[in-house]
Amino acid sequence: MKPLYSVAQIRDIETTALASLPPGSLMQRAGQSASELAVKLVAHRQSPQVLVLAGPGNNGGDALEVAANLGQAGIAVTVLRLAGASTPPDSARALLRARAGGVRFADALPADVDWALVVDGLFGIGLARALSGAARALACAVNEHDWPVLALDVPSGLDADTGALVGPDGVAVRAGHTITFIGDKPGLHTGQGRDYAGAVTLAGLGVELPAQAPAEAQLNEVALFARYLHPRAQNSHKGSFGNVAVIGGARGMLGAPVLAARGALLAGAGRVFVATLDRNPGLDMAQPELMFRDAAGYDPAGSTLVIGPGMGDSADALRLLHRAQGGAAPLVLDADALNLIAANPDLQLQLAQRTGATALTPHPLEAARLLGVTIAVIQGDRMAAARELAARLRCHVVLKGAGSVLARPDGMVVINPTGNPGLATAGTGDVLAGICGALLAQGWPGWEALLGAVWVHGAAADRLVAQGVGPIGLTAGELPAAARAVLNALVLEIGG
Ligand SMILES: NC(=O)C1=CN([C@@H]2O[C@H](COP(=O)(O)OP(=O)(O)OC[C@H]3O[C@@H](n4cnc5c(N)ncnc54)[C@H](OP(=O)(O)O)[C@@H]3O)[C@@H](O)[C@H]2O)[C@@H](O)CC1
Ligand SMILES: Nc1ncnc2c1ncn2[C@@H]1O[C@H](COP(=O)(O)OP(=O)(O)O)[C@@H](O)[C@H]1O
Ligand SMILES: [K+]
Repeated sequence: MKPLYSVAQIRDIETTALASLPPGSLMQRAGQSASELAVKLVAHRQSPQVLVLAGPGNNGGDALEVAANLGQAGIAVTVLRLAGASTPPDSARALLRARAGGVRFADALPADVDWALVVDGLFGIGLARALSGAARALACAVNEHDWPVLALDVPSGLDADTGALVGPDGVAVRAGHTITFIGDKPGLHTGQGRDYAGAVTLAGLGVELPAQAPAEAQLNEVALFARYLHPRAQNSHKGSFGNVAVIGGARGMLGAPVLAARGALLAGAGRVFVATLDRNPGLDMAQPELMFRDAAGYDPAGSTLVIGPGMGDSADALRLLHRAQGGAAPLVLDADALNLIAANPDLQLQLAQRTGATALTPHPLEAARLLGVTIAVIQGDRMAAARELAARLRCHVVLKGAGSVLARPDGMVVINPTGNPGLATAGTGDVLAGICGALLAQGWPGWEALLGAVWVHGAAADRLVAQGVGPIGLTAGELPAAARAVLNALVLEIGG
């Protein structure tokens, strides 16, 4: 398990740990781990010069420990310190250490130095308000250059709980690496956190994490759905892997259900149907395995349903959605289905009373409509939004976008680490809905199907980027084959 802890939880854990340790020892361990990483990050440079930004609190103390260690190692270190009204005791000790050896202190950002590394120790989990004044100016100055940045605990200015920048018009230090202490934090993995934290390293500092208290959330990983990655029995047939029916495709929007259907087919569904609201095209020449039907008279009995891609908001769409929600078949609700649900309290009620597996796959705008708030509110706390939707509608939810957030009605939250901005192009969400439908059709339970689909979909995009297909110009149509490769590799690795 890769747990993610809220700031409040980290504070509790820290308090317990500090009580049984000599003063300053956690800060020294933080400084030790961070300086080891810093040394690695500058190892390729000759005579590297390192700038250490030290804030007024204990995050600044960590930074001063790093400065002292690097100075001792013979690396040229300059500290720029933003002192507060008072200095906490551990940080005061670290300041004495840094002053005692080999570290230069500057009053302002030295001009014309090409820093091999900037260590950001302005603010960590104690950030209380938006960066302003000197801290804001420093963050902006660092972000304007392409110096490598190592953030201590949390990039300064980022909310470790939510992954949003703190304050209206907020600014944060943009780091390539973040070394985070004691426990990993959700804000480093979703929303703006992914861009600002960069690669995250966890330094536990030898602190025991509470086995009994559940973490706020966890990162998605293969272990969470591995038990459903079976090798196929020799004696299987197409009926063994379920049917998926994709319902959607109003006028001009036929591509959306076709992309979902291709996603479902290549993620292993035995048979895939596309029931269209607009004229039935009869055939997808590029994927002739798909079977087309008219949505109006179509009976999807026996199929897992993916409903919504390109469906529009017509009376027919509403009727089809109502019928789908009324049945017991596993259901993936995407795109226009979500907009119809947002606009119809009856559908919300019906949804909350369903017993079959139900996955909701909103992007932030769809989530905003469903909750009756703005996108800014959703993105301001993505975990809270996903949790609220799952609880209200009693469904499994994935709030999509960088660091997709999955939530269950019981409050469990998982953040997905796979995927990249190559996915920020039309139709990739349709493919995700199709993959999810395929896993459900193959008998995966609702929650694991959503975890698996989101992980595989992101990993497919990562695989394409590694092959040079994207992020620029990656297309949704390329994802199904890549998802197929990822799934088969996983089955070989785990199930085989
Ligand atoms: N305790 C330990 O042993 C360990 C702690 N650890 C480390 O400590 C970090 C937490 O330390 P922390 O609690 O001191 O908070 P920190 O992030 O330094 O910020 C608070 C200071 O900033 C100030 N301030 C806040 N916002 C501001 C703003 N916008 N603009 C200006 N000022 C602002 C605030 O002042 P005030 O709000 O009172 O004005 C206060 O002075 C944690 O992330 C980890 O790195 C690790 O070493 C493990 C061991
Ligand atoms: N920057 C990003 N990083 C990672 N994943 C992303 C990013 N942007 C979009 N995605 C993913 O791409 C998909 C887009 O879905 P959606 O917005 O519904 O698109 P569409 O409706 O065009 O199919 C989602 O799975 C989302 O999580
Ligand atoms: K920091």
